[in-house]
Amino acid sequence: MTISIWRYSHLTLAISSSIFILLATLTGIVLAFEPVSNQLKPYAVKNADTFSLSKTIENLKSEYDDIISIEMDKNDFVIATVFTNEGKNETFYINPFTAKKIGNLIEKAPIFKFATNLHRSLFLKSTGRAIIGFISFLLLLMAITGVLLIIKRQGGKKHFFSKIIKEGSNQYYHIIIGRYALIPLIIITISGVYLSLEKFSLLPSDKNVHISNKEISTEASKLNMTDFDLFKSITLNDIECVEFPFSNDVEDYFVLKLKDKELYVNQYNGEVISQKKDGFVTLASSYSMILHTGQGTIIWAIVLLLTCFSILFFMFSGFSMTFDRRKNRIKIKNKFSKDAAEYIILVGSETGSTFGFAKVLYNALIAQGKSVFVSELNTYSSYKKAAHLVVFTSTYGDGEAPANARYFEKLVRTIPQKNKLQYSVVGFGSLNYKSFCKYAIIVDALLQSHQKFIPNLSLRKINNQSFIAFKNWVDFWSKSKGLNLEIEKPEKISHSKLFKVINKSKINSDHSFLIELEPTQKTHFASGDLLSIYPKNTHTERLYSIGKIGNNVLLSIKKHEFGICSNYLNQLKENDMLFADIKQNKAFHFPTSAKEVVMISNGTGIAPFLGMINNENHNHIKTYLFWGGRTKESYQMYSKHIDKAFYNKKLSGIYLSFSNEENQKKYVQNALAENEELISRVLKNKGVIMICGSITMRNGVLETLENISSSKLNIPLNMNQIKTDCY
Ligand SMILES: Cc1cc2nc3c(=O)[nH]c(=O)nc-3n(C[C@H](O)[C@H](O)[C@H](O)COP(=O)(O)O)c2cc1C
Repeated sequence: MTISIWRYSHLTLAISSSIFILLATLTGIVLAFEPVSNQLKPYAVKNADTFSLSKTIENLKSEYDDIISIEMDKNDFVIATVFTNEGKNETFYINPFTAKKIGNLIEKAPIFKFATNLHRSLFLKSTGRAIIGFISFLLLLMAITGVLLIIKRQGGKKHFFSKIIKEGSNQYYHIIIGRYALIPLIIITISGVYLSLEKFSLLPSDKNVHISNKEISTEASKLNMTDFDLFKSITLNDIECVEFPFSNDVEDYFVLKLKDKELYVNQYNGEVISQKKDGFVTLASSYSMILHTGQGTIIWAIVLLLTCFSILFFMFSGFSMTFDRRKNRIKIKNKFSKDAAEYIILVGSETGSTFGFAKVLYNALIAQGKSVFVSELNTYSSYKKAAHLVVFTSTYGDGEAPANARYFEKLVRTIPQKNKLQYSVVGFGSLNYKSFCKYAIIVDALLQSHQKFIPNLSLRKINNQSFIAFKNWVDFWSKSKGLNLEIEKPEKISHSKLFKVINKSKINSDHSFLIELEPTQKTHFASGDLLSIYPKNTHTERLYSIGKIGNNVLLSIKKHEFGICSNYLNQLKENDMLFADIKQNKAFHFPTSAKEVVMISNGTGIAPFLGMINNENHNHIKTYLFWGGRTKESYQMYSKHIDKAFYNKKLSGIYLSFSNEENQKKYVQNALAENEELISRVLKNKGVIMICGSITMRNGVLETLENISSSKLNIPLNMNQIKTDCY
């Protein structure tokens, strides 16, 4: 069963019951304070629970005219109902050691009365009780589907408690809190359902009956009740209630309600006349009440209170996630039918974002007058005129197919294809998962083994929906098809912000330059975010990794001979203005809690790190920078920022590698291998390694890190410690 089935069940249950759950939870929060406030009242007497019943009776007898009942309530307060010496019938809390009254019975506060009525029956009597019972059941089902959802997304039962990969705060805390709140939530819902069934007499009745021990002795000799062995041996902790006989008639007896049974006791000699053990149904009712209300235990009442708060958070975060998912869903209206199109784009997506990339390619092809058809992998079919197939697919669970691609493999094997199609597969995944883009790998292998599909470009894996990496692939792909595709600006980007050029360096021997831009309005961003630029008169977006210097944006740009954007930026002068937009890239922000950080980059990939070491390393986390360039001269441009960080003790080491210096040719990978002690220590101490620059460099670096981890630490590289932003 796939993740989406559980998600839909979970969501449907949530939507269908949300209003009632909200009411029950809010009133539950109020009611959780009742046992807490009761327990805080000063009627508990130290060690009263170990005091014998016999002594309690003796004390009461000396203080009052007659005793009607003694009760130990859920808060462990002792309640006595007596006739006072003035002949009044009164009920109050007593101190059993002195039998003195210590307070009047607590009256339920109006707020608790109101909340109880709303919580139990919505002020709708039996109908309301039935609704609430049913909602409790739905909440139980939600907890169960939630567990199944976590198991699925974590890739199996044994990973239930493994580290959760943070895709967003709502999703992350929904799962983290869900794991903590699970047990209390199940207890609350089961006990709630049980109490409702009890109210509607839908539970089997207790079969246990009173079993009489002996005939009632009518012998005249009468013992004093305080001398009864039974009363001497029973403590207040054992009893729930003792009812005294109404008359002196020997047939009238004491009724002792204990924790697990009821006894009738002869009022003349203290013998047990008959007893009834509580059956399962009675015990379960009593425990359900305690567990559902938290009566008598502050700690459990607080657990219930926190669980209610977590339900509120589940509602908020759950609906926010659904809302975001829907927002991401992109509809593509096909201009051509599947049999009329030359280009087929098939998409595998769980939460919709991959469709955004498909739409960008679709629009670019349509703009060039091509016939294109886009659909989901699950709708794979035969295509009469198609010559090119592009598959964009994400990966879910533990390397599984996304929801709309489940049947693709089967369809490819069963549906005959008339034409031969050139195909390319692009995987959208995340390096945080150990099966990076695994489903794309499966699809690529499947198509490779199929006679009707001819490979065009090799599989491309894209991490974290990197638009730069995607753009890069589109350039390759369009060249391979003899096209010159212009990727149109994605719909969601608005180019509303104006930036002023503050500084621009000269071009260095690597054909790179630094440019510093000042936002003209208040703008929130961090190093590692991306600046999206559309050069004048083009629809082509360029994304650059930002280094934040003060409140300014620092970019490191490589000027390409025919690069539209790099040439556009290069011709800008101080005080020139340009429109651009900031795209958050939280996955590549400087870690705030790591012990040590290693930054690895080549070429212009250094830009975000220049910002991080100066602007974001507030806690002086030990940070080491590895950088690879062509020559020593290429480094000069960055040295000012590096020196400043060293001076402020925000950088602990720099390791430079030059690929074009005579006699000392070196790449960043070599520098990493030379410093394997440092790297293995950082990996071992749960440090973070950040990589920014070219994909070729990233691949080489990951291979070196993998080698260091397995040779020095005897464990595979933990991808959760790696953050990348490569293109
Ligand atoms: C629960 C979950 C499991 C994931 N599992 C993997 C995985 O095993 N391998 C991978 O490369 N990416 C994995 N990802 C990342 C997604 O594939 C990636 O974010 C993708 O861009 C989402 O595209 P979509 O919104 O079109 O589904 C997972 C994401 C989530 C939320």
